[in-house]
Amino acid sequence: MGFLMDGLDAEDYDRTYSDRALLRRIVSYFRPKLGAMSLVAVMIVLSSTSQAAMPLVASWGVDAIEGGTIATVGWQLTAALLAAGALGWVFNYVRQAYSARVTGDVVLQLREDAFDAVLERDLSFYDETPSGRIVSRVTSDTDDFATVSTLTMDLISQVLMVGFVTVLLFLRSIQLALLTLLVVPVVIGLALLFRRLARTSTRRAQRSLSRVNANLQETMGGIAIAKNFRQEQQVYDEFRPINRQSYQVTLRQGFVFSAIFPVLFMVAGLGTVALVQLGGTAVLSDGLSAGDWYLFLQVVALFWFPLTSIAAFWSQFQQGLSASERVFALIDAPPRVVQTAAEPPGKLAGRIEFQDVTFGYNPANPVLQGFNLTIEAGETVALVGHTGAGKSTLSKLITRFYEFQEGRLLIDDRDIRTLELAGYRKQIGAVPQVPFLFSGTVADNIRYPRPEAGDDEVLAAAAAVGGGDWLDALPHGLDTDVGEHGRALSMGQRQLVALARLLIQDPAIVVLDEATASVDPLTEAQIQEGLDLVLAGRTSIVIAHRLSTIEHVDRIIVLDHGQIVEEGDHTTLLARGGRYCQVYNTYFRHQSPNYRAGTGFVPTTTDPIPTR
Ligand SMILES: Nc1ncnc2c1ncn2[C@@H]1O[C@H](COP(=O)(O)OP(=O)(O)OP(=O)(O)O)[C@@H](O)[C@H]1O
Repeated sequence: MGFLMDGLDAEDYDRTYSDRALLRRIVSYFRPKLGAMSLVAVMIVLSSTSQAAMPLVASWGVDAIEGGTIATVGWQLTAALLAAGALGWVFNYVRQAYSARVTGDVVLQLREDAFDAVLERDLSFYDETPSGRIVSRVTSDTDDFATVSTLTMDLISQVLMVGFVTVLLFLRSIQLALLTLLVVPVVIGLALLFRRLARTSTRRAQRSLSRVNANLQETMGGIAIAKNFRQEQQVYDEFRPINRQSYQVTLRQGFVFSAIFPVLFMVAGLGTVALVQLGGTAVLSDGLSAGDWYLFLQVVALFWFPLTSIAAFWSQFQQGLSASERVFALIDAPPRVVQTAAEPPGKLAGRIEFQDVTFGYNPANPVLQGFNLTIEAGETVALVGHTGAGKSTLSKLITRFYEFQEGRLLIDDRDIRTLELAGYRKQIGAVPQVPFLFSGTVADNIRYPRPEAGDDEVLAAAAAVGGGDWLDALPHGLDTDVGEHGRALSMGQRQLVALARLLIQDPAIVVLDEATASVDPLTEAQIQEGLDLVLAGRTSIVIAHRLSTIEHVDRIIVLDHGQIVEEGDHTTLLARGGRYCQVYNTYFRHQSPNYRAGTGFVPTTTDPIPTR
């Protein structure tokens, strides 16, 4: 059991809704469809009535045969049977068509809401939740919810059928009707028993499927790395137990579900035998007509079908309910980044001030503690430090992707928490190390932050970056298709596109994680030119990886374990021989054009390394 349930725990944001809250929420999705729902309800009543009428008409026929009047009423009864059948078909068709429309519309809305919620989530949400799991909530869980809707309509129709049939039976023979009803509590009891079992096994099956999705998603994302390191076997070995777990859990769910019908039919069969034996003998002695007897047999059969269906539906109903619970949990996941006000930011100058900021991805493990830093408007600052020092963390707080626990972060002397977030983020240009390009053309990607930008603006931005020569190397210039994630472009070209995109955005603050990938000298020069252009006149925070950048910025900030350990410009810091020199020796020295292997160490006061 241990292995079988590994990794099938709920997500952090999962929650359990009471049945009543869940139903109320579901009903709210159906409320706008009241018109179509009413039509469906009328059709359900009509089709159930026509279905229930068939055995009644047939029983009249049997009575007519017994009474010898069949020759005169036969054709009328045949016509009545035909009419009931035909009308039943029409009513049923209209009902199915409209309920398909209602269900489709509701799922459409639910999926849109779920997707909208996914877009709203903070970045921390994506760190904690594998994307495959999110995908399965938006796709298969909403589908399962659709089954609830279809089943509910069927369920109502079945319940009505049972109702009509019971009334008919009571009208013909109270004794028989009461006998038939005796088995109802048994069936309902069994259905309730299955209810709990089905809900648990279904929830597990859904979670195991989303684990498979998450694994697939991650594998596809890192397939190039896996192939590069020849790790296909390891990837397969990781996938296999997850897939097998899903198989086992789904199989178990199948066993639970497939046990329902046979057990119910067995109970129903035994019930019918008892009814025919007991009821039949008792009623015969009272002089029951052949028609009544026929109706009784028909009704017993009709009666069982809806009841067993209701019992079986119950478990599927639970499946849909737990799916809807998961979708609603995704929609309702509380935001971590909380704005206390939504003041329009206006045109930002770009002054940034961290005041005693404490932040940890996990609050128990702070990455920054009582952190202070002021960056003046228009200043270009380079953040350097060993890996894990906290450089990216600073940029994530400025972009307001994460919520800090203590202190204040001021933008133009205003608390970042009071700014209207969308308006604020529009003025922040963030460039990751590997720029992400969406499928489409180079022009589409440059235009991304401002879709209304005209072709001439896009061309001007592209031409301004690196003199625009890079466009000549693209097979169709700005109309070149970038491929999935920009794979059809070289790393350097992707960076140039990202810089042109920044020009179109025209942000007040630029947060740039410089690429570590080396590019050819020509592209390097084009990127440098582009950077000078893009950073000019804006507040810029560069997580620096290139010597040319740190040589030219206004101020270098050396971070270590979330603390500023040194700051100043390149020349002053080098002369000081402190922590910056260590970082310089490790990451930047060999980028110098005069570098020869083994040369260029800058001696530090703490750990002197002789220059050779
Ligand atoms: N999403 C995350 N969840 C949990 N911890 C994180 C997360 N991102 C970073 N950390 C941790 O926070 C610390 C600072 O990381 P950060 O990414 O800011 O370092 P960095 O200086 O940018 O490093 P690098 O140069 O390698 O990118 C590290 O200890 C890291 O493990």
